[in-house]
Amino acid sequence: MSLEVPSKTFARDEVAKHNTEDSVWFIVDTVVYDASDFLDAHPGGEAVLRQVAGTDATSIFYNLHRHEVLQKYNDLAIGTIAGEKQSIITPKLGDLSTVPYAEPLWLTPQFKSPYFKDSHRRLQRAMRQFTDEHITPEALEKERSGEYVSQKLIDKMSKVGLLHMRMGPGKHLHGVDLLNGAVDGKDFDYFHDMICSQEQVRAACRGFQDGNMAGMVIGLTCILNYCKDPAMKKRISDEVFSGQKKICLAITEAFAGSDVAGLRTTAVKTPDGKHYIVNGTKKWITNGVFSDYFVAGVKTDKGLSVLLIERGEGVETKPIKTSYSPAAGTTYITFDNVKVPVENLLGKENKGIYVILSNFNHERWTMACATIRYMRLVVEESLKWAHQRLVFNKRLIDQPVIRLKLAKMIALCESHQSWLETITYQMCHMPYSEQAKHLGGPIALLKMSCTRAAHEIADEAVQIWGGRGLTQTGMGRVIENFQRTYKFDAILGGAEEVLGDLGVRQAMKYMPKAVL
Ligand code: HEM
Repeated sequence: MSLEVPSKTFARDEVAKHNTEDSVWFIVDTVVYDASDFLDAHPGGEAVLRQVAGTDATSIFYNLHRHEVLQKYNDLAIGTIAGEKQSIITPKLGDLSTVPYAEPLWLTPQFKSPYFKDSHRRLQRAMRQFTDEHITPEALEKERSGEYVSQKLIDKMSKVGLLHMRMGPGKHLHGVDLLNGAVDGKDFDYFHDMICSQEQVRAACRGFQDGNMAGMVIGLTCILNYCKDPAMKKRISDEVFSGQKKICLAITEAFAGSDVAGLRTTAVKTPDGKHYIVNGTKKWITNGVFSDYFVAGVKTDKGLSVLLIERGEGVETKPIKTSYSPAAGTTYITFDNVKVPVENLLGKENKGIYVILSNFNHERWTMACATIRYMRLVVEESLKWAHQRLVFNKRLIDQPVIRLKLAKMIALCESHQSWLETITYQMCHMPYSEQAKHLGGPIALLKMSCTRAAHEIADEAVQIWGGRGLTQTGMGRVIENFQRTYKFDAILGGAEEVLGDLGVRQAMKYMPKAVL
C-alpha cells in the first residue's frame, strides 16, 4: 500500500522553486511536502529542512527517520510528482512483512510446515490485526509514560477471548468465542498458544508486554489447577477472565529468587484452624501493584505451601524501579499479619512446591516464544536499516562485516524457532504427566539457549545501529528496547544457569550405565 496523499500533481521544476524564506517544499518518494509551517515544530530543527528545500530528500529522509513519521505527519503532503509512482511500501494493519526472515518460515509463502493447520493461520491473521489495531498503539504510549495497561484494552482482550487463550489449551476455552471464531476452543492447541504469544510481542515494548496481564498467565493457572472449592474457582476465574479483577504470582523474595526453597514469608495457622496468618515480603512481582489477588508461596510448619491472598488489610504494594518500563507493574509486597481463610490453600499443605513447579514449563515455554519473536523483530529492523542506511557512500548491507552480523542473527533466530516448534509439537502430543517428566529439561534448555541467543543478537544489532541502538525514540527504538530488556527473560522464570543445570540433571535421570 502507498501513503494516501492529495491527488494534485506537480512537476519537479515547480517544486524546485519552493526554496525561499516563505516557502519550503521537498520530495520524499515522489510525494511533495510543504514544510513551510512545520519549520519551527520539526524535532530535527529548521536549518536542515531549509537545506533540502526544493530538492528530492528521499535518501536523506530515510537515513534519519522511520517511515511511520510520514504517516503521522501526512497532512504536510500536498500531492505527488506527475507521472511517478511511490515505491516505498506502507504496511497495512494486519499485513505480513515481506522483508526476508521477518516472518517465521511457516508464514513465508514458499515454505511448507507439517505443524500448522487452517485454524492456526486464521488465528495468526486475527491476532496480527488485533495486535496492530489495539495492542501496539497502547503499548507504545504506556511504555513511554510508564502507566499501567488500561481497563479499556483489558475489556477488549476479554471480549475476544484473548485473556482465555493466554492460559493455553484447556476446558476454560470451551464455548468461548475466540477472535470471532478464528479457532474453536476445543481445538486450541499449543501452536495456537504460541501464535498468541508471538504475535503480541510485535508491539516491541518489553515492559508493557509484562504489564499486559503476564501476572495472570502465571498466577491464574494455580487457581484453575489447584483450587479445591469449585465455587471459589469459578468466581475467581470469571472475575479474571472478564477483566474485572487482576491476579499475579508472588513467589520471589529479597531472600530467594530462583531458589524457591529459601522463601521466608510465613503462614501460621490460628488456634481454631480456620485461618493462616501471613507475614513477610515479596519482591519483583509482575503486575502486583494493580493486582487484587496474589498467588503466594509461603512457609508452613513442615514445608512450602501456596495460598491465594486477596488484597485487603495488611497487604501493601509499592512499585520497584527496574530497567524496563514501569508499565510492567513490578512490585514489592509486604504481608503484615494478613488473615487468610484455610480454604484459600492451593494444592496440599507443605506440598506447595508441586503447585509452583507445575507452572514452570508453560511459563518458560511462553517466555521462549516471546524472546524468539522479539529476536526476529530485531532481525527485520536491522535488515531494513542495513538496506537504507548510507555510510561512507555505501549502504550498510554492502559491507561484508555487516552481512556477517546479520547472518549470525538470522541463524540464531531460525534455529531457535525450529527448536521451539519441535518442542511445541511434543507438548501437543504428550499427556501432562509425560510432559512433566520428559519436557521440563528440554524447555529449560530452550529458554536458556534463547536468552543466550538474545544476548548475541542484542550485541550485534547495537553494533549495526550505532548510537541509534541506544536511543529510545526514533529509528532504533526497537533495538534500544531489546538490548535494554532481553535480560529480563534471562532471569525471570528461572535464571539461565539454573535452567541449564536442570536440563542436564533431568537428562542424567535417564542415563544408562554407558561407558566408553
Ligand atoms: C515530512 C517531512 C518530515 C517530517 C514529518 C519530519 C519529522 C521528524 C521527526 C518526528 C523527528 C524526530 C525523530 C524521531 O524521533 O524519529 C525528526 C528528526 C530529524 N529530522 Fe525530520 N522530518 C521531516 C523531514 C526531514 C528532512 C527532509 C530532513 C533533512 C535533513 C530532516 C532532518 C531531521 C534530522 C536531522 C532529525 C534529527 C534526527 C536524529 O535525532 O537522529 N527531517 N524529523
